[in-house]
Amino acid sequence: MSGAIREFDPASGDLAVGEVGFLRAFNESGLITSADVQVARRLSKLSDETAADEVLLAAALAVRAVRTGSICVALETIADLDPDPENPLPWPSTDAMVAALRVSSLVIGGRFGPLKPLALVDSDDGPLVYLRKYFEQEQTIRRILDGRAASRPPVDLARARAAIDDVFAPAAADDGGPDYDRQRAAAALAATSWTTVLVGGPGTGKTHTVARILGVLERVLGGGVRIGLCAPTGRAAAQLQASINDYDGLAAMPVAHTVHALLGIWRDGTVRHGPNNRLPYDVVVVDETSMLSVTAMSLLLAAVRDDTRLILVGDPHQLVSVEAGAVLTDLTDRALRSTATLPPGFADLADLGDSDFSSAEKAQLGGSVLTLTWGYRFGTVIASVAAAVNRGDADEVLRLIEQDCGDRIELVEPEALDDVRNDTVTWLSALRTAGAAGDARTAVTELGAYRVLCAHRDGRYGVGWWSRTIDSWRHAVRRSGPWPIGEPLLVTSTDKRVGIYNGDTGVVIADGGRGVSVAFDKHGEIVTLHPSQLADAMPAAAMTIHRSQGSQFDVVTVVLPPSESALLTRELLYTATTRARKRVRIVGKADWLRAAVDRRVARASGLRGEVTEWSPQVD
Ligand SMILES: Nc1ncnc2c1ncn2[C@@H]1O[C@H](COP(=O)(O)OP(=O)(O)OP(=O)(O)O)[C@@H](O)[C@H]1O
Repeated sequence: MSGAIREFDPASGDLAVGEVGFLRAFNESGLITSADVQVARRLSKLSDETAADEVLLAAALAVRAVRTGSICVALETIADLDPDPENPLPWPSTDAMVAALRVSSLVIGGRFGPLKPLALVDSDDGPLVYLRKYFEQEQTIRRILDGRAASRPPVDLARARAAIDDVFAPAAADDGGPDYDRQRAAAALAATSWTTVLVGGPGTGKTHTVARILGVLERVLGGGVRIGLCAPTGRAAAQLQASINDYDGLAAMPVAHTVHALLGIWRDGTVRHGPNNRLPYDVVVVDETSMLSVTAMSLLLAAVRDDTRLILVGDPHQLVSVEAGAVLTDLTDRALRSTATLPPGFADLADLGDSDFSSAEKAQLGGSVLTLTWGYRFGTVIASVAAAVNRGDADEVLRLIEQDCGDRIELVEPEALDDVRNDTVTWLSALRTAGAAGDARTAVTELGAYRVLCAHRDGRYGVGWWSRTIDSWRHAVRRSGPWPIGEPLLVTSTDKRVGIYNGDTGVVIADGGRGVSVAFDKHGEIVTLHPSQLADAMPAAAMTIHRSQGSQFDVVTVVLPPSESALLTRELLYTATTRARKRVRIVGKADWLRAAVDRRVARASGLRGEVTEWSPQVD
């Protein structure tokens, strides 16, 4: 099976010892691992039940679900998981699984009391099975957001209008901006709602808008407003902080933290802020919400006071959390079904006309979700391709690429690497020249000029292969010593003492007569450190698409893996393409591109619709 990339290799010996029955076939196929099987058996033992095969399979699949990023298993579509549909596994029917689960002590509790590690739930997508912990987290999110949506904050509308007019100057007739100002509408929504979900692609002005929303809320809520800013990673928090610092319309400058730091989550898992010790803020902003797991989101919501304005910001089309859940995507999908009316006063404050939002967007607005659509940063062809990727329109993606003739975007065969080589070597030469001259400013500017992005870490289409290939290309650029001058570096662990975060990139430069240092651009300020001050760093000429989230480069080479790769998804292609400010080259075949556009990250969850937990009849 050349070139095929599997999630699990059945030949790897990862088979549960002594498993002879029904689960063995699923384990052998690679769909579930021995660990999944063992957790299922353990749950069965703890529940004092010799569980039916259907129950064990459901439990193992629920464990697998969380391991692969889902919150639950949708029983009606489990056969879609079959790694080899030509030779299908012995799947039990949905009815048989539901019937077995309904009488299982894993679902309804046994004689040892209330331990019920699985939840069986009815939903619009049919029956779902959860590990109970994740069902409870999902229910926490649902309950709190529904509770917050059930009322609207009292607002002095005259004061809110004055604040919005003050912060959002009316657009000049010829400023080249959008016809209708959605950023202003976002401020109107935040002024009139307890929760605002502000979404949009890269460069649509999400953080620019958040700073101004805070300016409006300061004016509406009066002096001494306490603002909590947070993001899932230290690097994203630092970027949020820098954007807020750029805005001079705030009376007090709030400090951005990681979500973990804001909540006071300790290494041992204890959490300082929760339902019994809420966060002390009047406004809480969460940036890069797409990276938040269901666990982190439930902890955060439980810690936010009911009378706190909550603003969730992010891009729901980007790659999702590495842990379980795709909460932001679920919330934006869920809002599409909203029948709630718009907050009183919103239409007036937002100067809303009939055609400013589509009917789907109006439903989302009722559900407190507003999408920014005007791109302030990059070329229209890249934005159009990204939009077609999101719509799942592969024909249009290929048509746009062909029409553009390589001006802004092109697709090149995996073997046709001459141009990639030229671009990469030219970029590394420029880095080396700036680095050798000790010119930190030019070197860090060059760092943002180009990048090779891969889906995989390993294998022919991964960062490892590409890093080695790039090394072989640049003998002309002369690479020497452990810290070659001009080497772009990716930091892989955070060190707050020196202000460097996991995911930051720097470049090695000559440091007078003293050897070398690594230069970083910290929001316009140059910071240089000796390489020994970096706990962990790796070459960054090629990096994973996951790692590139939150960064943009002028020119990007995106290396697609073949269609068989489980990582090849619409979200991956969207995230990679939108890293480019000016030009993007996709290395791969048209079929691979189509496969990416056609495949969405499949993360089962019940959050998109309504759910009811199945409860046993009491006679
Ligand atoms: N209304 C506006 N008028 C002028 N410039 C704007 C406006 N909105 C955003 N910008 C500019 O556009 C650029 C992108 O904005 P911003 O960083 O807020 O976007 P974003 O959606 O947060 O992007 P990303 O998701 O990539 O962080 C910034 O330079 C910002 O100053």
